[in-house]
Amino acid sequence: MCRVLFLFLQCSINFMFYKGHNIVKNQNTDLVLLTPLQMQIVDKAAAKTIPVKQLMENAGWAVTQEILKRYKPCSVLILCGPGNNGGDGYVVARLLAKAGWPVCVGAIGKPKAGSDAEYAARQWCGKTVENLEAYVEKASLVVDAIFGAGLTSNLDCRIADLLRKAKRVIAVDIPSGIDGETGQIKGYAPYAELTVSFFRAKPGHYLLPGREHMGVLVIKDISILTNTIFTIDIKYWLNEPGLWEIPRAEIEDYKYRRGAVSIIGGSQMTGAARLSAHAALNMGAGLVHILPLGNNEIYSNFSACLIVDNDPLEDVIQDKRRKVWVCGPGLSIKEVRRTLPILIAAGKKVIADAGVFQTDQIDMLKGTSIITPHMGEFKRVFGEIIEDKVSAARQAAVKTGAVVVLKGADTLIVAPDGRVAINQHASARLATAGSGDTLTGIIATLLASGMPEWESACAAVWMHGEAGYLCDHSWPNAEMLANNLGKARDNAKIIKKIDN
Ligand SMILES: NC(=O)C1=CN([C@@H]2O[C@H](COP(=O)(O)OP(=O)(O)OC[C@H]3O[C@@H](n4cnc5c(N)ncnc54)[C@H](O)[C@@H]3O)[C@@H](O)[C@H]2O)[C@@H](O)CC1
Ligand SMILES: [K+]
Repeated sequence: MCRVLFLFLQCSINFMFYKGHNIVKNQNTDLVLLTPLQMQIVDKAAAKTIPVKQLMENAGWAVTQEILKRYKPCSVLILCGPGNNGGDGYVVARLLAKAGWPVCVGAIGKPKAGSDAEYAARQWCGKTVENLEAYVEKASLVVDAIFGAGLTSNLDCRIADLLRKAKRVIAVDIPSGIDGETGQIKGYAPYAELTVSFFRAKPGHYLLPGREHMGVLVIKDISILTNTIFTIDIKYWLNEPGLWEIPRAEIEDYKYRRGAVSIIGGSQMTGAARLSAHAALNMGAGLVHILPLGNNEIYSNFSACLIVDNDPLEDVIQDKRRKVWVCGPGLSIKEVRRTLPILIAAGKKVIADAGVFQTDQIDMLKGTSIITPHMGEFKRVFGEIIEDKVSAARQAAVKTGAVVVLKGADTLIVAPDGRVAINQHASARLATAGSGDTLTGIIATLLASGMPEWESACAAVWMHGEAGYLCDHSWPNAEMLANNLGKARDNAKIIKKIDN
């Protein structure tokens, strides 16, 4: 699924200047994700130049082409809802029947009189069936054109029961029952084999649990103009190269220009800081220091490339070239309390991880640049998720003033100004001890190279995933992940150097 969409995005890569509230230079608009509400605004704007009937025809045509490309003729039941999603379904029915496929329609609700969906329904001259339960079981393929991404309440039980009986489902826009903004399931949603959506994907296509229901996700152009996006305050992006730019090595580089990473090394759990350091070294940091809080010998024997500080933190922070610090991996809460306030007070850019999430003291995190909790750590600090995880991460970013990297299978990178990147470029290969410490080292390296906070975190999360994909077997440990980081960085499409 990931690769199909990624190829599509790569083919139509289109750099534009986005002039909305969140100005992102050279924003790749193909990576924009639209909320259902924003999609409605786009649809309305598009309707000023292209009649909705035509957009619906284009949408139905796009879905039909994807079906014809992937399946051999077979019996198809098209379930059509009352809105425009249903309208698309009627178009698919007509075009598939025209291609000679045995098609029948099951109408779930009636389109509003005079609506575009009603027009599409009237163009359907084939069989419309009543006994849907019987037909849904018999049909080789069921096209779910019941509801789109803007479902307002839970799916009706009868509709849910019907969809449960379908053997193979193709979803128009999104499987019915998935909230297009949050990816949450409203009552029930089928697992589609193929989902065809239009113009731009929605956050719910990539957020779990919704993502698991998409099957192969294809986003089709239906002739809506890209410039309709520029009037919208975009908040969501898919995390792929093009959303950020990675500095490349340049002739005038020297180690501090490339970026210095400093890591607080725990006195007891020494592995975590060493893994962060290993990642930073392999990621291309100009120099990497560990400041040990004890157990200096272990750190000194770790790598010839690593510099181990002998002076106390209070002295070391005076070095203005060492702007970026990692605090948390392998640290006890006592060690965090001893070091984090000093780093923040000195105005260092701090990436806070692991050990810093041992309490619910949000205030302790204020002044950090980036925090990287997994869901368990996030709940410990910020409490249970009340609405959805995006809203919760946004609130956490506002409260702390830090970029929040909420780690998981659909890692969110959330800026205090509300920008959200959703990462799908990762696999279960990353679920291994020390993988988080590796990520922290990658983020620190990019931040030290001069990238802004949110972009550093986005790029690091992508490269962490890429390092996992580059492993030649499915069970890498954190050191193996780090060994692939140089190649992962090359694969992230180097664009230009950002000056410190
Ligand atoms: N507007 C446009 O320009 C285009 C829209 N397209 C299609 O239009 C769809 C969006 O159309 P709509 O906005 O009409 O949305 P839907 O087709 O999802 O239909 C919404 C309708 O369902 C009702 N409804 C919502 N939740 C319900 C629930 N839980 N139980 C019962 N009824 C419920 C609403 O009251 C409304 O009548 C997209 O998914 C896409 O497939 C395409 O045709 C392309 C062009
Ligand atoms: K649908």
